[in-house]
Amino acid sequence: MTMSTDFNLSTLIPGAAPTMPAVSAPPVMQLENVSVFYGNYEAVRGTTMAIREHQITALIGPSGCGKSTVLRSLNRMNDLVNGARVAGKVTFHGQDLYAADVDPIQVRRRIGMVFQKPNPFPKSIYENVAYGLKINGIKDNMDDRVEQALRGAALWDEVKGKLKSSGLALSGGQQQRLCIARAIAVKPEVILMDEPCSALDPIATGKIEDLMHDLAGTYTIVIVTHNMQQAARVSHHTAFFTAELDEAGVRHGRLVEFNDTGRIFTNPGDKRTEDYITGRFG
Ligand SMILES: Nc1ncnc2c1ncn2[C@@H]1O[C@H](COP(=O)(O)OP(=O)(O)OP(=O)(O)O)[C@@H](O)[C@H]1O
Repeated sequence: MTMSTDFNLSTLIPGAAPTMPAVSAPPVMQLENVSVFYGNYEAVRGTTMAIREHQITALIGPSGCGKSTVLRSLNRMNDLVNGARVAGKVTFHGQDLYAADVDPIQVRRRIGMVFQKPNPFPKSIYENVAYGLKINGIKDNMDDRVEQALRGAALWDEVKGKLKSSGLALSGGQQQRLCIARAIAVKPEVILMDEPCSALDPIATGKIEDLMHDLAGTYTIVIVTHNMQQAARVSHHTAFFTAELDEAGVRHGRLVEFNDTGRIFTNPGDKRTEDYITGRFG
């Protein structure tokens, strides 16, 4: 697939000039006709898209369109939700993530997750990062690994003198960077972020966005965000979902458009995308 590197910055919404031109990169993950059910309810229908290596992909759309549901299907997090079922195919390096011989624990080590609300364990800063390593059987060079993860999450300088203090004593933004450090300590390939800034103030949000830019050199990132300016600022590719009623009046999430972020925010191919990002809908 060709990736555009040139787009018109007169965006459809103020403050949302895309800053991350998409470049050609191989897909790490593919969703092929993926539908997710909760019991009999089909929450998201027929999603087909690719997640490209070392790029940031944003999932946007109105509340309830299935962004978090799709995100959770990418590392089998939906397995932990009672009654949830994934149909279609999700592949990771071409391998079916839902094949019988695939260990979901290993999947979640290689495809990590950061949640909306920072959720450090009630343990020290050091232990928060070391914990994930230990449960993955890694015991050597612990100090070094913890330091590297905290540096990678742009938190080291702020916490290096108080590694034994509780992770819960940090500010919200620091807690979220601690959670990112915890995620990257086990060296995943992909990091899924479910509205990682929605509980943070603009300064803390800016730090996480800068960090995402830095991390994209090493990791593949998929982010769910309600904030369209944020999607435009941080992502290379954007998937716009919406929720539509079927003939029986049941609402299902659907992928409307998936493209380079520059294209989505300057020249979307579908009127529903344009209506959403210009605020006429949603
Ligand atoms: N655990 C669950 N059990 C049953 N239905 C669920 C569950 N989680 C989500 N749903 C339903 O699936 C649909 C999609 O929800 P999801 O949370 O993925 O949407 P979203 O786009 O991420 O929404 P928001 O932006 O409000 O977080 C909604 O109708 C929601 O009510």
